[in-house]
Amino acid sequence: MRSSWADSVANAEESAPATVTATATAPAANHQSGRPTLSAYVPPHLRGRSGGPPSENQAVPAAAPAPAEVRSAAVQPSGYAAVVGGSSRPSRWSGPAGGGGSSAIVGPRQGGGGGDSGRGGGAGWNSRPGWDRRDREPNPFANTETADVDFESQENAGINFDAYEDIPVETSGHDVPPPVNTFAEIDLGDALNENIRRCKYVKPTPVQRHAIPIAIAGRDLMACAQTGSGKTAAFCFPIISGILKSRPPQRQRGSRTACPLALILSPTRELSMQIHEEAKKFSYQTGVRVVVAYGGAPIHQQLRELERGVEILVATPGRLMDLLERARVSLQMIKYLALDEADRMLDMGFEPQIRKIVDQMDMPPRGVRQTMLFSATFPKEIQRLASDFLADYIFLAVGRVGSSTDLIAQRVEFVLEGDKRSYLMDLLHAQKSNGAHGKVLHAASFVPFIYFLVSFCGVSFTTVGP
Ligand SMILES: Nc1ncnc2c1ncn2[C@@H]1O[C@H](COP(=O)(O)OP(=O)(O)OP(=O)(O)O)[C@@H](O)[C@H]1O
Repeated sequence: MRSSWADSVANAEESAPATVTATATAPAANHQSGRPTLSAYVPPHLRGRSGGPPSENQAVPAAAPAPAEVRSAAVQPSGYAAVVGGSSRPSRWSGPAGGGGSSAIVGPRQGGGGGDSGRGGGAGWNSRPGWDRRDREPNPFANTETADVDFESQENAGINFDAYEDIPVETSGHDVPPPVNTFAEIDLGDALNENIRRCKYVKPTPVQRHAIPIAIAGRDLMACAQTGSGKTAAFCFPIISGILKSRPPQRQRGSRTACPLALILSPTRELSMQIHEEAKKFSYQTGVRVVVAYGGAPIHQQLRELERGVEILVATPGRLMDLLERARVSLQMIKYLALDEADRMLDMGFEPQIRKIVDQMDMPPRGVRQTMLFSATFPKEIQRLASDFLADYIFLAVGRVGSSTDLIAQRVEFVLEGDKRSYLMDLLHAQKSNGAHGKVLHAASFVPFIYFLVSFCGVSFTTVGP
């Protein structure tokens, strides 16, 4: 399970250590290349078990600017601020996702998990004529779902909603659809509602409360929200629901050119795999097939997956360009385009590919397709992208500039000079035994000293601020 933004607040409050200004943050920034490393081979009998892709440390993006600041055209740096978090759960950037990453490369058939759970499928395409039942879908909830589970009494612990109380949300644009307080208020369809229940999402996060009604209304969206705020569901739910509500297209099995209805672009292999894992849960037993394609993995397996049909394609820009140039993917049927972590994609130098994919291939133009752009920050380049890719869009900002500092719990404790070393050693060992690997301690006055200590303890460490 990934740690989330609000989760970090709660955990920080509970577990901020004493003596130093201590912050357990996401791991240090890792500037990934667009060509991640090859995934480890997983023998067939182990596929589908939990243990996702190899982790790569990654810092958490900074908070988004408020619209007012955006309008003043202030260029926000797209650096990644540290966010405190005492949780031992790995973040999207720091550890494996549930559900087995390597199966993401080869798709559902290898996902394991025991196939159909036997639970209802709602009104998905599974129940419609034309859905090929040979295409049996592994149960993405297999690791969490048991026959005896009382879903109603369970809640996804991924997000602590109490921490959301004071988070400012701003929208701008005309005719902004009102936010919702529950998923039930939105007409997402039975099949998707069933999967939301299986995910144990009891209520929407702030970005979901606002973004889902906007997207369901068919509006383009520019959303600034922090990592871990529930963005994946915010763009996946409207896409899946929209696909289900429209007439099911004739899926051409075995066609050399795949024609997805939705494209989700993300900067890295890890993010793509995690979106894929989440999207498979949301679309389980709906007949909506999600395929992922990213660089650094054999293209042939991905081609085979595409040939089996795809409604939602999750892809990194480089691999997608490759597939487009080989004419193995066509974007002519795209109705939904979502760009996740757009600022990271630009930081990683993907702007030319993104512009080519969106503007120079066969994708329907803005206004015809529906476009959702998600970014943690809103610098000039993102503003330009938004004005080029979006039509009559609504701007949504969840959180505000500098809000990441609100997530850092600070506690000062006076310790005798002679006790500092042992106190810090205790602190570091406590963190390590709690499984808080990859977390960061900050203590301006102790930095060189901590450096020395962590080299003993093997706890990863970075400094925050000057
Ligand atoms: N409404 C919800 N209720 C409970 N948990 C949720 C809800 N929405 C999302 N989550 C959980 O919160 C965690 C973070 O969500 P998600 O990964 O979608 O955030 P994100 O903003 O996309 O993060 P990132 O920036 O890393 O892409 C996940 O474990 C997810 O399952």
